[in-house]
Amino acid sequence: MTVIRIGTRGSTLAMAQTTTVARALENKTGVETEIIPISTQGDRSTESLSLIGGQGVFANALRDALLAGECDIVVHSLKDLPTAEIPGLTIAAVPKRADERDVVCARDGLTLETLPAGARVGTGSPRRQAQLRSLYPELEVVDLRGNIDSRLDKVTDGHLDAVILAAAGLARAGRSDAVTEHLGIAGWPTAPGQGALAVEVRTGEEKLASVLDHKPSRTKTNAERYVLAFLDAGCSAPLGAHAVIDDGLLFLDARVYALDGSRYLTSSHALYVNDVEDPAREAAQRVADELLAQGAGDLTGARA
Ligand SMILES: NCc1[nH]cc(CCC(=O)O)c1CC(=O)O
Repeated sequence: MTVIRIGTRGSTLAMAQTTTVARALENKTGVETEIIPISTQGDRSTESLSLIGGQGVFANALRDALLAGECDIVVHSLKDLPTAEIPGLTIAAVPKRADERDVVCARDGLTLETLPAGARVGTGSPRRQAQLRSLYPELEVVDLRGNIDSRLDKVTDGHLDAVILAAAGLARAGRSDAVTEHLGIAGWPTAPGQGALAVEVRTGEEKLASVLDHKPSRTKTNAERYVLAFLDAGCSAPLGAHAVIDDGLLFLDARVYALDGSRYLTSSHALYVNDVEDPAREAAQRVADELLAQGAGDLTGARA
């Protein structure tokens, strides 16, 4: 029997999420899988993400390997995947999404509210930096890169008072014990697709991996990612987006922040998933149009 080769980044987090997908695929289909680590520019560089080209640095090497036939499936964190479609590749599955919230890992069990003024909070994400500046202007934002363990070490060794990370990443890395606060999604919307994985294959070869698809997770993350896609031309500011499906109603909320946290724009829309052909796209179009009408396109002008 042929072995399905699954490509992944080599980081602990990526290996953990790929192993989960490999197990699920084996259990559901009876195939045998092999995991192939692929090195990406995002893993090799310690430069700030914005310097090495931001979007796509993690995904591109995996996609090249898939297109070159070096593997049959690749697993991405959906939030690291650029929204543009790649000719020849298809997302065969978005498995059931994990916790989409951000969390705080602070010293002494503290929270963003209880940290003292001037406390140093590390994050490399422009969205998280803008949210911190907007909601907790008395805290000091410290730019930060590196894997989960090295970020947590910065708190343990006293270089930082806290770091902000994705709940899902910490859970997959087995480090949820470090969490001191879960940031409520309504006040702190997270990156489009956060907490979800994307299982990508060559177009025409979707069948096997499609057993892992979880439709509500796909619809919700599609809605969030469409907002990002629709704003792209008009907005390079940090974006938080969150979708919920409840009783057939898709509710989408998005927030665009000035990088310096001085202001933000917000929009939300709801529609019944059965009322339109592509509810995710439709909801996102309304939200994006409204954000652009409010001036999302020039929000980055507020940069300090
Ligand atoms: N940008 C890096 C990245 N990509 C995906 C996750 C976490 C897992 C996820 O959101 O699915 C992380 C780490 C983080 O943001 O803390």
